[in-house]
Amino acid sequence: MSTALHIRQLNKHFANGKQALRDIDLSVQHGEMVALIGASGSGKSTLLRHVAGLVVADAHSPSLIEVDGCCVQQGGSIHRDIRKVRSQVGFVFQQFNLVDRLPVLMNVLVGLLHRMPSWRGWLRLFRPQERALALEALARVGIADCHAQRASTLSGGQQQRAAIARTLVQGAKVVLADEPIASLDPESARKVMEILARINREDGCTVIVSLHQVDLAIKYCPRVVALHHGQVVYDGPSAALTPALLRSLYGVQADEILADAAPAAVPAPMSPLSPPLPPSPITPLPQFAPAMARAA
Ligand SMILES: Nc1ncnc2c1ncn2[C@@H]1O[C@H](COP(=O)(O)OP(=O)(O)OP(=O)(O)O)[C@@H](O)[C@H]1O
Repeated sequence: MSTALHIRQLNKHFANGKQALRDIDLSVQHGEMVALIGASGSGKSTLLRHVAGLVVADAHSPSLIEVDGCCVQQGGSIHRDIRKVRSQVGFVFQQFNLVDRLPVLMNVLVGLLHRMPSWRGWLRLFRPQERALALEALARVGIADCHAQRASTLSGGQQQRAAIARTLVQGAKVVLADEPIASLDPESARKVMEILARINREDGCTVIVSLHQVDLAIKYCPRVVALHHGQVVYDGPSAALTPALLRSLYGVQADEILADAAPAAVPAPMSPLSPPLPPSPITPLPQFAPAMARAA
């Protein structure tokens, strides 16, 4: 396996002084499906947005983010060839990011804009084979029959599936999904997670998905990275997550999360494309040390 994502010494302070990310070191190999978990405000979205080059790290820092060996940002500056890297990275947002008034097919075709002359994009002059590609992507996510509808007329789950079809058409090697199921009902959430797992399995896409639902993280993602106050406090097999670690991560919410993630309710993790990586040699914060020791 080769490295899909490499993050070194990532720190982020926002203008208000809030430190959202602390000394993040992380590597993800091609073909992995990784869940990013942690309480609200732990830094999951901020981390994913840095990887997509939507947010810059602290200026003049030794930080580095590379996707597939290409620099996204270094030392707090976006790399000048970021367009090339962005075409490799699909971003699935919690709120879908579709253009409501445009037909679903057109929203999916947006995934092709990066590799066609801008005048064709402006005029929405897509070739028959490009439309066929978008229709095929919609068929793969199970909503080909909705292709002519305005995006605003789809359910939340269907909109999210259209957003995933857009990343398929884009040809993204790495898919970053930021709480893609947060606003969906359980059945729609399950379908979206199944689709993410399928593009990971069948297309070899590397998927990094932030989730509040620990049970789904365990079910679909062989590897989990847990954040706490902007720091990586666990990086290892999802099967080795412990109640103690979840209690440390989620505090009073932990009991609810543990009920959802109770072993009896959680099917065995899907077999990964490749075996999960051994836990990274990170130093746990003192309060996480017992849980980390058990996971190792
Ligand atoms: N633009 C910003 N300016 C100032 N602080 C910010 C900004 N964006 C995020 N933060 C802060 O950074 C921290 C991490 O936020 P982030 O959205 O990454 O967390 P999260 O784990 O994704 O949370 P959630 O699960 O609720 O989406 C939070 O304390 C948040 O308030």
